[in-house]
Amino acid sequence: MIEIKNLEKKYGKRVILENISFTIKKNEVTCLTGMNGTGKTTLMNCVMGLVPRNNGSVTIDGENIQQQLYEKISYIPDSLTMPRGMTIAESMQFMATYYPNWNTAKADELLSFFRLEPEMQLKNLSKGNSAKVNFLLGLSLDAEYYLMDEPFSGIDVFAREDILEVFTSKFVTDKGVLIATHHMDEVEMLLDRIVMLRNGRVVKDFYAEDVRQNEGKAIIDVMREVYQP
Ligand SMILES: Nc1ncnc2c1ncn2[C@@H]1O[C@H](COP(=O)(O)OP(=O)(O)OP(=O)(O)O)[C@@H](O)[C@H]1O
Repeated sequence: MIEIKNLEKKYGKRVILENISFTIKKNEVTCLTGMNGTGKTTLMNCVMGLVPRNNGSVTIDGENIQQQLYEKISYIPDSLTMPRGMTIAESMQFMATYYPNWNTAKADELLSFFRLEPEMQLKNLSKGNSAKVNFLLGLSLDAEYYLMDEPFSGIDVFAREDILEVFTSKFVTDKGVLIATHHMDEVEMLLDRIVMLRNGRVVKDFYAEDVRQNEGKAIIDVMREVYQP
């Protein structure tokens, strides 16, 4: 379990995240949601150590997160970060060279799962295929947790369907998944748990099934209550 406790992040004097606490558990898909600019990406970057936090702790299975433990997490950013002159095969080779936990067999399986050709050049990919390659590169790292930033932004419905299939496949079995998005409609059916951010704070943290069963509400209804009171 990844545990985030009392995390605080400021840019200059501006407080972006305040007293953030929640957990990311194995075998669960958790959604971190909130309107644009509420701090979702900043929070993921703080968890990954890509930007320093001002306060609070991040632990994995009780241990403070540090260099080696980062191997347990794969961060899938909102777009491909590989040089555009590469082919898909070269980007995979790059990852294999750079990351000891790269899983070649899994990468090859994902390549055919997404019906991608290894010789395709990244600069010529459609947005949907680019998102699939981004997914392929992140998911092919053998990790215990996958953190994904806006995995479906700007892609068409068919590419989205292909990527959604990953979430019900063996590729994420037993893993802890965190999806940051403000497009709740695109991921609602996948989610076990929802953490809602507003003005840099966690305002709700609940299981989807609980609100459906106990309150007879859809997640979008809860979002309306929180974000359009
Ligand atoms: N490097 C930075 N320096 C100063 N302010 C920043 C920096 N990065 C982000 N911010 C500010 O922090 C706030 C949170 O940004 P962040 O990108 O984390 O939000 P988000 O919830 O991911 O937004 P979106 O849904 O639009 O991607 C914004 O007001 C943004 O302007």
